[in-house]
Amino acid sequence: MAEPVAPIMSLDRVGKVFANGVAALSNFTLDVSTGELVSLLGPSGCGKSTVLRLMAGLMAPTTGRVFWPGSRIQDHRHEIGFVFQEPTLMPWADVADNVWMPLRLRGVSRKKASERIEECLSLVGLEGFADAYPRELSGGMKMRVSLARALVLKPRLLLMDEPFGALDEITRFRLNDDLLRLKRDLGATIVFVTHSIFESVSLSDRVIVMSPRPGTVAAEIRIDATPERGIAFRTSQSYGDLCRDISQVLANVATGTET
Ligand SMILES: Nc1ncnc2c1ncn2[C@@H]1O[C@H](COP(=O)(O)OP(=O)(O)OP(=O)(O)O)[C@@H](O)[C@H]1O
Repeated sequence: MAEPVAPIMSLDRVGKVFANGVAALSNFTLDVSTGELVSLLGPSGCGKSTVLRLMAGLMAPTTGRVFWPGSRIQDHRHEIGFVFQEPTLMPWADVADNVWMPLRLRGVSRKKASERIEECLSLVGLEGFADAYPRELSGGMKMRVSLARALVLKPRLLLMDEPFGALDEITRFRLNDDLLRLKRDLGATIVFVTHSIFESVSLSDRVIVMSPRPGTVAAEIRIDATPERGIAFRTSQSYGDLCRDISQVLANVATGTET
């Protein structure tokens, strides 16, 4: 039997009520293990982004605890990379300077950072684009720059909030495959928000289906597939079955049926 992997981060019975009275999350419990990709799937407004922002330490829970088991330090923000739906690049800076930004904020000179910048651009398949400006890049390439920027500090945890939602299907599949390769090569731990059942099954070790707001964990589906995934997995019977099952779970969650 496989050894159980220690969680890198835990949310224990987390509730979040915003100042305006909106209850976004209730009793949300989740452990994220080192090296796994967990995706959050659920109806619009169920609190998926709120979970990521709590994990990133960008805000505090109203009730419950967000913590890194086995770690004594309180502030883990420097160990987290965040990728948003919008690439949020600085339009006046070239690709290399955009990727440099998190290192620059930590006082690392451009010269010292150059090797790491090159490394990250190569990880995301953008060798040779260091001098390009965001306006010269396609949507998929901009997202690759955003991913390189999130990787530049070697984060222990990568949080991705619907990063490929605005891209066309072909680009999206390509980026899905590249993300799987990065996960394998770097052993990255990733929490991924998506609206796409297909994408969640393609990428995840576990899919967490959330209930409507206030969001909680309504169901957890383990995706057992070889690490390579790719087209062979996406055209397999088991892939189709998993997508159908998760669709059903989502439909049940939306209507309040027990799953
Ligand atoms: N800062 C805030 N102040 C008040 N309400 C907020 C705030 N941020 C989010 N909300 C509300 O909390 C709920 C959960 O929002 P959140 O963005 O986490 O959901 P989501 O599942 O990511 O949504 P979507 O799928 O539409 O992106 C929503 O009703 C949202 O309007």
